[in-house]
Amino acid sequence: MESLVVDHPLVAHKLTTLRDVRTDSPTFRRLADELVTLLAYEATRDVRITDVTVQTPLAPAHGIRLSRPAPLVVPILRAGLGMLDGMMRLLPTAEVGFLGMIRDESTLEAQTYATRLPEDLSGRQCYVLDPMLATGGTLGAAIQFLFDRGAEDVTALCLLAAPEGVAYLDKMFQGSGKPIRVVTAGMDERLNENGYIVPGLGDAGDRLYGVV
Ligand SMILES: O=P(O)(O)OC[C@H]1O[C@H](OP(=O)(O)OP(=O)(O)O)[C@H](O)[C@@H]1O
Ligand SMILES: O=c1cc[nH]c(=O)[nH]1
Ligand SMILES: [Mg+2]
Repeated sequence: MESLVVDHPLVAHKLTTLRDVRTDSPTFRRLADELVTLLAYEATRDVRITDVTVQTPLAPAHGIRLSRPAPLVVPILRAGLGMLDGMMRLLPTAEVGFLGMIRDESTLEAQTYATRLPEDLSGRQCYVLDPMLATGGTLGAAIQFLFDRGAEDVTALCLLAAPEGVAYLDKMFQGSGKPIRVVTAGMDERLNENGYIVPGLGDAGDRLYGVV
């Protein structure tokens, strides 16, 4: 598995404000949206392309177009929804599938409560959106779900990741033979005893949409 921390002053600047406990929900939503667009620029570096020739007003020009079938973008509800618009801004022709998952805060086990995705993902490139890669249980289950439906490769976009989560995914998909990438704005120090990323930004879903 490949993991990439996007190293750019604009990313670091926005992430710092996102972490700040004084940042309110409207600002948090706007920053998450802007950040994912910056991450998407890196995360789509390997998007599949096809050579084409177009006619300019002067002459033929060689170029590329995104290949078909279109990539599938999969936000993990609830917090991943806060990343969808920012991703679709760069990949407007992508299709969108949904996975609803929640982590049981006492066992830290991920449970899936909703799925709305094509049955057959054979040959599809998938981009999973989830702001927090903590223990890795949620993202691991999501990636496995996509592979079970035939997905070819998976790139996950996360606002923050913990080393424990990256190690978990590494081990889980070792020898799977399928390409997996994690692209994140920051790799934090560790998880605390409650499975929260430290220093992190708190509960991403609550900060986006309110405490439930
Ligand atoms: O790596 P893990 O240890 O599995 O934790 C990360 C998951 O926890 C959060 O979701 P949460 O369960 O809070 O659901 P929500 O998005 O509805 O708030 C977060 O958005 C990730 O999906
Ligand atoms: O730090 C964390 C860990 C899991 N889920 C979150 O929203 N934040
Ligand atoms: Mg949450």
